[in-house]
Amino acid sequence: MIRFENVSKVYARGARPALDDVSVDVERGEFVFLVGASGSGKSTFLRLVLREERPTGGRVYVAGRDLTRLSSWRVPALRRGIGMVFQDFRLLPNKSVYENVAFALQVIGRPRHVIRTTVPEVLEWVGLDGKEKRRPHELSGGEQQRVAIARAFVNRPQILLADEPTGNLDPTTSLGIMRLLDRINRTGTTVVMATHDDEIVNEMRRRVVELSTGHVVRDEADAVYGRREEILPAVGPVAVLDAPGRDVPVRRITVRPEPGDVAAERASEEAAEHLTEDIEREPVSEPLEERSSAMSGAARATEEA
Ligand SMILES: Nc1ncnc2c1ncn2[C@@H]1O[C@H](COP(=O)(O)OP(=O)(O)OP(=O)(O)O)[C@@H](O)[C@H]1O
Repeated sequence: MIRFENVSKVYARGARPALDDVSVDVERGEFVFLVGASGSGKSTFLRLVLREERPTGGRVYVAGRDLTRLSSWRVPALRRGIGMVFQDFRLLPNKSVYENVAFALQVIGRPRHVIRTTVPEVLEWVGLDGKEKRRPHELSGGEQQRVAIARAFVNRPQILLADEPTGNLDPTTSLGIMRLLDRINRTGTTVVMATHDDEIVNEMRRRVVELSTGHVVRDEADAVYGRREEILPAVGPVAVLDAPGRDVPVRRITVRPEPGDVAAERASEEAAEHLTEDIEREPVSEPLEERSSAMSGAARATEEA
């Protein structure tokens, strides 16, 4: 769905590249977190997918189209297939919730009867039914982000790009937003989300592409926010190893044992085999339990469903 082939982006002559020889493939239907320090190139990556910027070197393909060769008049059609969500919501302040979402369909020429049926559907889907007439300032931050997501998704794009969508939200509200993005992903939409939110990344356990000064320094499936060797096994499914009968359903919990605690690491791996499929398919079904204190060994790294 998205392919970067040796992509570089230099904004100003002589400046350090914002992206430097980046090659990444995102498959249709994937959910990918883009992580990295401020200035590492995450937003540049997203802007290249939208053809808001052009690469200085290499090629960017979206849905099989080479964006470096795409004529300008085809760019609006490209963007119609991509929804975008931002940290600061970017809603139209003088329009109602309904009008904000309807506007996205009006500008691409959807007929009025389609708008009348589609907008209430999507607003209900994101949990905003009953709030259609409110203006953005009459909503909480989480609700405003739901409007922005409804607006980005109402046209059923193939790709949803999100730049720090939980950056202005508290942890509980962020989790609700992530559930929504997860549902959108389950409809088949490819999701790429730039974030600094380590809790969210650790809970979702999806692919993580880490950028550092414009380079991809990590590309890992089912990953956590930080590098594994630094926090191993910071997040993982953990079973009661000395319980009678190991095949109890186990929930995924967060553990932070001592660095290099090999026993806990082994416990985590072993427990993964006992996880029920349902639980594995439901990565954000409920807030995870934090166990930051004194988790030093396999025997104590326990949680039963
Ligand atoms: N329009 C621009 N003109 C010149 N330089 C830019 C421009 N946009 C970004 N840069 C530079 O490119 C580099 C990467 O910036 P980018 O915004 O992609 O990083 P980021 O990882 O998204 O950062 P943040 O997490 O702070 O949003 C930075 O050094 C930044 O200063």
